[in-house]
Amino acid sequence: MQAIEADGLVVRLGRRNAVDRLSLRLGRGVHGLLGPNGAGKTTLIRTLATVQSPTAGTLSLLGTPANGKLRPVRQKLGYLPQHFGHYKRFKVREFVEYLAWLKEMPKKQIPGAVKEALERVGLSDRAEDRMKSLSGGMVRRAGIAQAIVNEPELLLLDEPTVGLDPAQRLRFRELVAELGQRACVLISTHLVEDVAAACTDVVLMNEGSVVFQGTPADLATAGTTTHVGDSPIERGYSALISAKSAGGAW
Ligand SMILES: Nc1ncnc2c1ncn2[C@@H]1O[C@H](COP(=O)(O)OP(=O)(O)OP(=O)(O)O)[C@@H](O)[C@H]1O
Repeated sequence: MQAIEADGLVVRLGRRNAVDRLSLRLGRGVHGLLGPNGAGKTTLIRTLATVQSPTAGTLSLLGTPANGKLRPVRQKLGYLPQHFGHYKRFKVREFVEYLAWLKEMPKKQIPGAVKEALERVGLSDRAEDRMKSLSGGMVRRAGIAQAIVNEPELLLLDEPTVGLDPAQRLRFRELVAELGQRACVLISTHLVEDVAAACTDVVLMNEGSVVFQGTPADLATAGTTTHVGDSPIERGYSALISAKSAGGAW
């Protein structure tokens, strides 16, 4: 059993299939999700986070069908949305505690788990500060803390490194490498360097489906010097997306 098993998955939003007959299998490890604007990355992650229902196809998460009983799956999930709301008056500790409670963690485990999650994202010294007093990068780190507080088996991170400074991005890469040893971690990003440095595997999406899955090194070999990009992996990305987006137009 893989953590994520999708076959012919369709997610319709309005008049579009944001996810369009997508098939994907992912197990333990750190997987990077790349693709141009509008490729369907956020919609896929929302669907895997059980926030959005599939329209057609089959999806199984941690061995449970996505149209089955989701409560046990949600307890083992960690999800950092691209934009996440929080009560600004919550202290950082309270924010992470609240999410741990929503995930139905045993009450006794919550204080220790919150302390550890805040340590892992380097926010222990801000635990008693209010969310509204944090910088943008710190809010994102608090978001990562709530995503990992329950030691998830499936961790979904939508653009987690936006707003992180270079030192924090390095720390983030170490953290996901640790987490990927026992969990399936899927990270959506536009930062190709993050994928090259942090991910064991790359999934490239375009127009709602997977156009490539392989190692960062495999992706790099898909490009040539004629393709757009500052690094081999960026040129590989451009080569695979090229027909639609490498024409130079927006
Ligand atoms: N609520 C919605 N209603 C209708 N269409 C939507 C909705 N949300 C997204 N879409 C459409 O679904 C497609 C996929 O969008 P999605 O946000 O999943 O892409 P993305 O790969 O995450 O893009 P980005 O890199 O810009 O964040 C786009 O065509 C988008 O316009």
